[in-house]
Amino acid sequence: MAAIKQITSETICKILDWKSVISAVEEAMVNVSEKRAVQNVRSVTQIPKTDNILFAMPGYVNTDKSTALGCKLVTLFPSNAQKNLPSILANILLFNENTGALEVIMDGTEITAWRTAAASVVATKYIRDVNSQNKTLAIIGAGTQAKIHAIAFQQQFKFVKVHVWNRTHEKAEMLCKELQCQSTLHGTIEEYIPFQNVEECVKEADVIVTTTSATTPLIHHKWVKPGVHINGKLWTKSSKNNNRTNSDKNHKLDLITKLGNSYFSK
Ligand SMILES: NC(=O)C1=CN([C@@H]2O[C@H](COP(=O)(O)OP(=O)(O)OC[C@H]3O[C@@H](n4cnc5c(N)ncnc54)[C@H](OP(=O)(O)O)[C@@H]3O)[C@@H](O)[C@H]2O)C=CC1
Ligand SMILES: O=C(O)C1=NCCCC1
Repeated sequence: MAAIKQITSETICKILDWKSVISAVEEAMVNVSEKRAVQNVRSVTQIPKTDNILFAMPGYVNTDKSTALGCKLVTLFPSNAQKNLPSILANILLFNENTGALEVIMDGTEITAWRTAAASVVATKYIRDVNSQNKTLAIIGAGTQAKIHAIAFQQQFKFVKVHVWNRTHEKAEMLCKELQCQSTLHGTIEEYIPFQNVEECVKEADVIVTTTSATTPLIHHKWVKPGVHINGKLWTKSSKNNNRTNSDKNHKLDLITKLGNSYFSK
């Protein structure tokens, strides 16, 4: 049996770039839609009496370009935040598709973070035209996903304003400062603005990304502009009901849940 190849997070971080990740995620969505990939519903193992979860996410793809059989194993340990560790940690296993032998184990934490933001970028690209001038992005949250969404969206769309609201306001301020510094270094002109109030944060937004672990709604549908596109990062224990917007059945919001296979068929 050949040795199992290990790919560390350092190597992964050197390889990842937004153009490749966004196009790989878009291609993966097309492959799933057009049945060149098998992606079953993930399994969820919750450790009793805790909020800690192990997810198993297997998949198989077979196209002219590549064949791969793999499984991502992800843990969600919310209390890691207090230990200065990411609450989500992941590893990706790749198997030989002829023998089933394990061939590669790679760190999947950074890939998971990038993949999640790239999926929002692809959804936004197809649902909402944000390439015209003067568009505003609102981000709810200031953790891992908030930061990576801001980076991914600016890479792809160039919003002129990015609004950030977070339960702990100081973290929204810190994130805005960091993103503003980076954009100034790159010579771009967008503005990053922390908000104390969620309604103020979202009311001018053309696109909203919710990136919190909140289990109750944070945004009321009456606060947002008609035609707004909302990308919801969805996982908590009560995930079925937590896209963190408060809506009613008569109000049309462009939620990511509207995505159907046809959006990604070429
Ligand atoms: N990281 C990843 O790769 C992925 C994450 N996700 C999902 O995205 C969401 C965010 O994950 P991530 O960014 O990694 O987590 P972080 O721990 O980095 O950030 C969590 C964010 O949620 C906020 N928050 C937590 N509880 C509440 C609450 N009750 N009300 C309001 N805000 C709250 C925190 O605010 P505060 O600063 O005040 O604590 C913080 O802004 C989670 O639902 C996660 O499952 C999904 C796919 C991948
Ligand atoms: O990889 C993903 O997708 C995840 N979704 C929910 C939380 C764990 C990671």
